[in-house]
Amino acid sequence: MASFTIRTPCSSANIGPGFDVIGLALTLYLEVRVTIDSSTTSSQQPLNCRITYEDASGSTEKISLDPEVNLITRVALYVLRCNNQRAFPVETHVHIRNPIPLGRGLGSSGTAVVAGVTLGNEIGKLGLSKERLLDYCLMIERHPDNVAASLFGGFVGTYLNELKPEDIARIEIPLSEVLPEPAGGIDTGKQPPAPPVGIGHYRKFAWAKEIKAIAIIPDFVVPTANARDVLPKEYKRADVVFNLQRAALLPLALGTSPPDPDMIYLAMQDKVHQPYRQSLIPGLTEILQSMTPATQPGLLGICLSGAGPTILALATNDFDDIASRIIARFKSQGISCQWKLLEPAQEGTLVDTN
Ligand SMILES: Nc1ncnc2c1ncn2[C@@H]1O[C@H](COP(=O)(O)OP(=O)(O)OP(=O)(O)O)[C@@H](O)[C@H]1O
Ligand SMILES: N[C@@H](CCO)C(=O)O
Repeated sequence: MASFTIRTPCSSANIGPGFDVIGLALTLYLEVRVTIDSSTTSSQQPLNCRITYEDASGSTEKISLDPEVNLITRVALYVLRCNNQRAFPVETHVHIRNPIPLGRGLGSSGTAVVAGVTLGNEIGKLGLSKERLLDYCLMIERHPDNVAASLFGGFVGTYLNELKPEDIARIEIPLSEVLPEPAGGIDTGKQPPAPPVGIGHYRKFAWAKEIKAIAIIPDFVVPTANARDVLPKEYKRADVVFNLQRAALLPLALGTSPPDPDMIYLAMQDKVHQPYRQSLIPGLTEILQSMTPATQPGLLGICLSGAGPTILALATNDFDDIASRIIARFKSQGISCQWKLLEPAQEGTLVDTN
């Protein structure tokens, strides 16, 4: 019997001005425990895969246990089929333990995609490098900030290469062809398009050891697709320059020890996504403006985590106080929250052979 566990950290994207560019892996881990027991007689599971799911996040959304529908196994199948393998090995059991709240801005989908490509790589014994796995992730989640952080760990800046014309044609293939909708469990035998090589890249930035991340997680979902739909197609030059100035400062500000609260607070301001997302998150602007390092001891900076609704506050101390003040603001809007004190997850996705 073979078994292994994939451990993938969640992530917070953007960190203020770095929309679709900057990501931070955090110490809340999706675990995928896999056992393959080919010695038992086949129980004829669809695609040889039995899924069990353990929610440790408090989310109420039902996660599919069908291997062609569940995001993690569907992504693994995509990787396997690109590499001429049609199904999981006989008698594969995939147990998913998920403490990451779904649709809250902590990169649950990016984490699931990273775990899925890693699952495909392990189960198919493909030996693909993490850099190549990033290409696969980017065929599914088109912005690199969450997936690069969850795959490689730490505080990262990401970028996409300009593709050659033939590769643009390949990457613009509709998502439905990359992850074909299950057709009544019938495997058509069609090979999905493999990703072009070297789509996305990342660099790790330093992180000052004093800085911790407080995630205040409201009790409602904002699907990322909706939070992207409210963004404008075009921006004012002044707003773009505002963000570029701050994004250029942010890695230095968060990598300098001891941290300079005023520099960090300034470097976390944004005019590209947060102002537009307030229509989906009651009280967002007031919450982001409700405290500064001058008015709140321990606070360094505050932003929307990913597409929201989670608020990320970076701080060195007084974590309870900071969380309580933000939770009180949400409460005045009739919204309850949980909160977690997290740190950067420096190692990224790991596979342990049990
Ligand atoms: N562990 C998982 N197993 C299966 N599906 C998952 C898992 N985690 C997330 N998903 C899918 O991803 C969806 C959430 O994705 P969405 O992009 O809307 O939010 P998010 O990734 O949590 O937030 P953000 O991208 O802003 O950080 C869920 O509704 C679910 O369908
Ligand atoms: N950069 C993406 C992250 C989504 O998790 C966004 O803000 O839409």
